[in-house]
Amino acid sequence: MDEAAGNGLGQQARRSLLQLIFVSTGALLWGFALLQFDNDNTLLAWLEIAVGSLLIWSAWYLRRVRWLTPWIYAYLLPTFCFQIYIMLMPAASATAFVWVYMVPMLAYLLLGGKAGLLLSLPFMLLAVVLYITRYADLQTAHGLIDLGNAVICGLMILLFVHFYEVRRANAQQTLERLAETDALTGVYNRGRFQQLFEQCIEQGQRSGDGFALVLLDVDHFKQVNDGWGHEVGDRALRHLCKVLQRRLRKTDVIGRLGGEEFGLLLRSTDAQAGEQLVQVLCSQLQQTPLCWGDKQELRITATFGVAHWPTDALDAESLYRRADQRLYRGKAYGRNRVISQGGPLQISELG
Ligand SMILES: Nc1nc2c(ncn2[C@@H]2O[C@H](COP(=O)(O)OP(=O)(O)OP(=O)(O)O)[C@@H](O)[C@H]2O)c(=O)[nH]1
Repeated sequence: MDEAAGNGLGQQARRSLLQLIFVSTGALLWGFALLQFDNDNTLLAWLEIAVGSLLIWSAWYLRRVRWLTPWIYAYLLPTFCFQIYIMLMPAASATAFVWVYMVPMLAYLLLGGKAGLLLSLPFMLLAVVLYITRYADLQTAHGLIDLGNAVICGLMILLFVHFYEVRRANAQQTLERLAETDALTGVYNRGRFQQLFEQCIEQGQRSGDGFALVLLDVDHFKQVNDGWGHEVGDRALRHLCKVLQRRLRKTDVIGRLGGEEFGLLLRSTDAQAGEQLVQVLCSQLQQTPLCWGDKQELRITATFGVAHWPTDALDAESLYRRADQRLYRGKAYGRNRVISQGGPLQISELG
């Protein structure tokens, strides 16, 4: 699973950004270390060199890190605390406050909307309190304007970054959904189905959990289109998906493989239970007509080929071929039926 789902940028973009941030912070600390040597702050200078070097080494190491979130927090929390500490230092300049504007930007970019907001808010509020207690002159108009500039600018940055991130995350989710679903029926498209099929095999290899691959094809669909028109044909395909989805579990998968052909992945199922479920699907489809308009009614049926992992085949290609053979044998036997492991076609398949 992608760790970055809903967490700001995608995983690869977050990795590159984090590397860039580590390198630039490391270089900045080296630069400050030189100034500290110049100021005879030798201890602080060596500390900055050590932290800077650690950050640059971490940027290189991040290439192979799988879970970025702990690294992000390990960077953001000390950095934000350090920014607050700088503001507290007696000799600090009032301009040290501007570093607080980096807080929402870094937090939202690296953590996404919700976590970004939760992390930014306390640091920004603390910075405002510190600014008021240390620098603000609430007695004069000039002081109030300074305070207004500092606070309003921070609030606007937080608002814009939040608004942008929420819109960006929604747009990304929509794009991801469009990229993996079939526009007509709303079920997974062929590419996504294939990925999920391969994942089922990988999971099965790890856990030993069996699953059924089902290929189904609507019977005489050309006649539906020719007799009722393509619009009704399209409705019939959507109707078929609804009927199947009504009976399937949340963990099962349905995908449109093309035209009037669909695939199902029935997870955590043995061969017998898989076949029984598909028998139920087949008869429910037959018994549930598509109804529309003024008592218009259309019954469709489909032929199902079922192959079970691991009993029928171990690799994706052979399992798919086995289900496909069964589907087309079902068509040859007269359609509207389920052909599986124990079915009448076993002898011819083996032969
Ligand atoms: N309405 C509609 N029709 C489609 C769509 N995709 C494919 N078709 C039609 O599905 C029909 C498939 O016809 P065939 O491959 O001959 O199969 P069939 O008539 O279902 O016959 P059997 O599969 O042998 O039972 C063709 O008429 C295609 O135009 C679609 O998205 N919408």
